[in-house]
Amino acid sequence: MESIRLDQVCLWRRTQEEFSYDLKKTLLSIFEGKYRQPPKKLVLDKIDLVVEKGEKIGIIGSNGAGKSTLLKVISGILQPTTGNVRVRGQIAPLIELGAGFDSEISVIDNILLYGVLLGFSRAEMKERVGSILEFAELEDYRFVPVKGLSSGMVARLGFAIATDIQPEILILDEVLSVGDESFRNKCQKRIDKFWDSHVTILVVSHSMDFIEKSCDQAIWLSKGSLKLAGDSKEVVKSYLDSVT
Ligand SMILES: Nc1ncnc2c1ncn2[C@@H]1O[C@H](COP(=O)(O)OP(=O)(O)OP(=O)(O)O)[C@@H](O)[C@H]1O
Repeated sequence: MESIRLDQVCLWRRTQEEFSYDLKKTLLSIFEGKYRQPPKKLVLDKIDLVVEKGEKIGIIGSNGAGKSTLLKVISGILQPTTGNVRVRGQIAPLIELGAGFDSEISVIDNILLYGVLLGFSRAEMKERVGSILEFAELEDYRFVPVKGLSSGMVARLGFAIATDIQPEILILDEVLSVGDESFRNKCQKRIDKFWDSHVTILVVSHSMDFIEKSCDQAIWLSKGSLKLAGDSKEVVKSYLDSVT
């Protein structure tokens, strides 16, 4: 059964998007008739991809190739400019952990809010608050606003919420670097359990060793295009041949 399908997905991004936007300067330049549209870059170029349920897919490619962007499009964090993305099943995007939190409100309220963002009902989330706090080791912080947590604690909370129920699709960006050593081991164990099950997994990594060992299939992205897809060992070999 199909888990993820991308048809001709393209994404253009403004190259200045990551820099702070200066409203005053922009308005002034419009007023003076000097305004120019910021340049845009094609970050994903006509991506076709079908992932079957339970497949473990590694995504490889050089810096800036579009790997993280592809994961964000599949997770619904970014909308493609053109093309279609279809995802079937509960998805746990373990990327930008905690990016959806409201720092002014309490840990408990954020658990409810974030869970709803991930597609769970409020009632369902209320039942899960206890196990999430326990896994994140944040029981003593339940009424503290998220701005009072350390960045590691925020990531722990994001991970605990996204993985509290076994997802059907797991999206991982690079080897997980959540929290301290002992928490990382705990996360790794939870992920290993998903790996042995029927969960569909998409993982970005620069470790070819890991991709070969852990993924059945791999896709190689190059400058936003899908260069090669297939058996992970073969894709890794072609990629390594091209860079050495
Ligand atoms: N917020 C953003 N706004 C505009 N362009 C962006 C933004 N984030 C990334 N890009 C651009 O999108 C392209 C793809 O970036 P992406 O982060 O997906 O690459 P990557 O393959 O994951 O790279 P890496 O291996 O370095 O993590 C790059 O050219 C990058 O400059």
